[in-house]
Amino acid sequence: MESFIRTLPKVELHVHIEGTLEPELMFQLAQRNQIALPYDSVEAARKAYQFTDLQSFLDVYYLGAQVLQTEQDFYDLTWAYLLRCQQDHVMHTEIFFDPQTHTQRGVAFQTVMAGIIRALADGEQKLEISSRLILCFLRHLSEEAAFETLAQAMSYQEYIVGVGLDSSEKGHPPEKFRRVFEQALHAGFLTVAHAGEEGPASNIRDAISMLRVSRIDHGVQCSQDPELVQELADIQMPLTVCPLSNIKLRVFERMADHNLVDLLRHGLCVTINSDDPAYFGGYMTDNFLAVAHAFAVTKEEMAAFSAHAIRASFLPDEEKAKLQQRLDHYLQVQLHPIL
Ligand SMILES: Nc1ncnc2[nH]cnc12
Ligand SMILES: [Zn+2]
Repeated sequence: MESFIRTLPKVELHVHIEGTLEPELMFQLAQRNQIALPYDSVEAARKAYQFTDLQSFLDVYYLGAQVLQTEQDFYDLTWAYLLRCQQDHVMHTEIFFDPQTHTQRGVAFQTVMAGIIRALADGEQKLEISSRLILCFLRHLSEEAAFETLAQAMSYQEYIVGVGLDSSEKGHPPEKFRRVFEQALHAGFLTVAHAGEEGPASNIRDAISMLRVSRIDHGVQCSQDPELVQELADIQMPLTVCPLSNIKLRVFERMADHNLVDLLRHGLCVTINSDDPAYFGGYMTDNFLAVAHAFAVTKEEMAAFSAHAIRASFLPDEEKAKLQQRLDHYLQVQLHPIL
């Protein structure tokens, strides 16, 4: 099973590019930009990555992002993540970025975009990894601030396929951003939202009805509401689940308690993702392996996570078909080898 998972073609739909900032790179950029870090070593930084809940992580995550200043910094960050994708046999990735984290510090929106876009273009050309970019509004900030960020994104619609909603879910329900999501949809952006990570199942319902999302990010609290679970299966609403994240942030105590395999077997369109791999101890393959180690899953079930992600991606149908062909070919060879 392990070697099957390592070379299984994958698609990532839930990763925050600022969450891929490994401590080694954080120290390099701190040096490059003359920024003081609250850690004296890479090991000390890693040791600090012990979290009790989402907020305790976010405090560390925003601190780390401060080293990101120049176009080259955003390029290096994104390129390093794409190399990890290559190692993990990720064929396609849809990446979140949090512009307000940077524009609040005086880094121009254009600087953030230029570095990320240049790296994604290199990823396409040199690594044959396709990608899409999703701008996230920080939900602990006002809807007014989100409107300002949306205005900045308007001239980048060629590069930004959708908008999302991340940061502290508690106290900042989907309702708070209903109007800015309405405007984003009207402008032609797709929408997604973190919902039901730490917040209640009602946040999932509201993200669907009020924000008209195409996917739910996390969504694991849907199990609080069996009717909702059935509805999510009926409408095949994709859930971009992040197993290692949910353990590190104590959403579930142990991987064996996680509900993603149950949800898969209940017919939901569940996918596996890394969220903030530099902070949660694992990229895509690590997340797949953690699930396979905790559950008696079949190879077909593990492959289903990839097939769901292809279907739920924001690629055009002909591109999805190509990725599905690569997955089918892999399964043909792995599951039905010609003796
Ligand atoms: N898992 C997560 N939930 C909410 N906001 C985030 N920002 C980065 N990772 C996040
Ligand atoms: Zn996330």
